[in-house]
Amino acid sequence: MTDSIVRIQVAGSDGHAPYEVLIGHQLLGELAPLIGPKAKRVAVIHPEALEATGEAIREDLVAQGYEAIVLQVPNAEDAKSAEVAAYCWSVLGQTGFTRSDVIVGLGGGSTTDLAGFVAATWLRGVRWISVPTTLLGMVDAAVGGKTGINIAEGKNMVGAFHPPAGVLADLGTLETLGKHDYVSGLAEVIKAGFIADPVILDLIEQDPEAATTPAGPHTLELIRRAIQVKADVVSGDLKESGRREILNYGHTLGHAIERNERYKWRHGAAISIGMVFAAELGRLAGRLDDATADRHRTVLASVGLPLTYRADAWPKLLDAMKIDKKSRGDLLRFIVLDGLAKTSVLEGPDPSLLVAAYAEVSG
Ligand SMILES: NC(=O)c1ccc[n+]([C@@H]2O[C@H](COP(=O)([O-])OP(=O)(O)OC[C@H]3O[C@@H](n4cnc5c(N)ncnc54)[C@H](O)[C@@H]3O)[C@@H](O)[C@H]2O)c1
Ligand SMILES: O=C(O)C(=O)C[C@@H](O)[C@H](O)[C@H](O)COP(=O)(O)O
Ligand SMILES: [Zn+2]
Repeated sequence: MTDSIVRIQVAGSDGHAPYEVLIGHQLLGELAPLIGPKAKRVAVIHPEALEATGEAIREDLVAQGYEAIVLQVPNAEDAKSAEVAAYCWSVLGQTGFTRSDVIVGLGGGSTTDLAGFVAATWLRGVRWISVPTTLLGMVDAAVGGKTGINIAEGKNMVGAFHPPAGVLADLGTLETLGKHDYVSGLAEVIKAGFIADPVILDLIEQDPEAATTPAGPHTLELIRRAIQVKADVVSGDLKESGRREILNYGHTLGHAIERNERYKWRHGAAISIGMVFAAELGRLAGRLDDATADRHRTVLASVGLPLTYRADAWPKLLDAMKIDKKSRGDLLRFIVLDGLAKTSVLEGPDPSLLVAAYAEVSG
């Protein structure tokens, strides 16, 4: 069965062209038109888990006349390293990859962040296409052009703004995704609900169990709404000079937890705890009402996302938060809510406020 394709526009800015996010089924046929006739070579970067899909795409591209290769990289965050990026650069060099050639990032957010970064850095920037295969990748990572890798000192510390030429969110790919990974993606969907589109929260609250599988009745609408939030925000502020910071809701503590876990946790799980922390900060700062703060816990817990983290980790987390990208000099900055879908920035909060908010998260 072929159903219709939903198209969401992302505006161009800073010299980057506009592009579309396509949501639907069986989108492979959309890939070649995006690659275009100028490319001779295509490199499909995919994680170990998607070896068969990567190979199928390579064969399809070869049949269409491209010199297509696959680059298999480790699963999950292990792909987001300088070593893996260097491996990709070597293969591109050996293949004679030129500025008119194209990279395809096939996988979850870890793979598309890496593939986009390789595309941003190879020959100072080549065209790339994002083919997200996780919920989180579709609703967040594949859209917006933030690319990068992790280092021991911090999450996504090395990267570039390099938007894709297009995003193909093929819902069929979600069928092989494990439940834990699907639920992790719901953290970013819920984030989009709190910062901009509360209908997302209503839809999940109607039947949280159904929301935890791609077979749920609202899957397409949840994905479409979350992508729309992301597209609207990044369309106006690609390089995060202002409004784009709202997409970092929950990420200041979340990224610190990921670093503390040496990038073995799923991003969405850490961001879930980070959002509870941000909600408590908002509440304790006298900005956020109790009902909206409490709603964070209920909706996140209802889909099985974590709410708490170890109390003894606080000194290390605080250290990690100091090099968050929103920090300016010694000033810590957090995205908080003044109400549902009313974001604001909390700058340089009193240390006692941070400790009190963390006490709520660490039980
Ligand atoms: N660039 C951005 O704007 C942005 C936004 C949000 C998150 N991110 C990044 O995204 C990353 C998290 O991405 P994620 O949650 O998609 O996880 P992930 O990419 O780490 O993938 C999780 C696991 O699922 C496997 N997998 C992927 N697709 C599959 C499929 N269809 N079937 C079976 N297995 C599959 C992967 O191989 C991996 O083992 C983090 O590094 C985060 O920092 C980036
Ligand atoms: O697109 C953005 O901007 C975001 O902040 C989206 C986040 O969900 C995402 O995790 C992003 O990679 C975080 O970026 P960082 O700049 O804090 O590393
Ligand atoms: Zn995120």
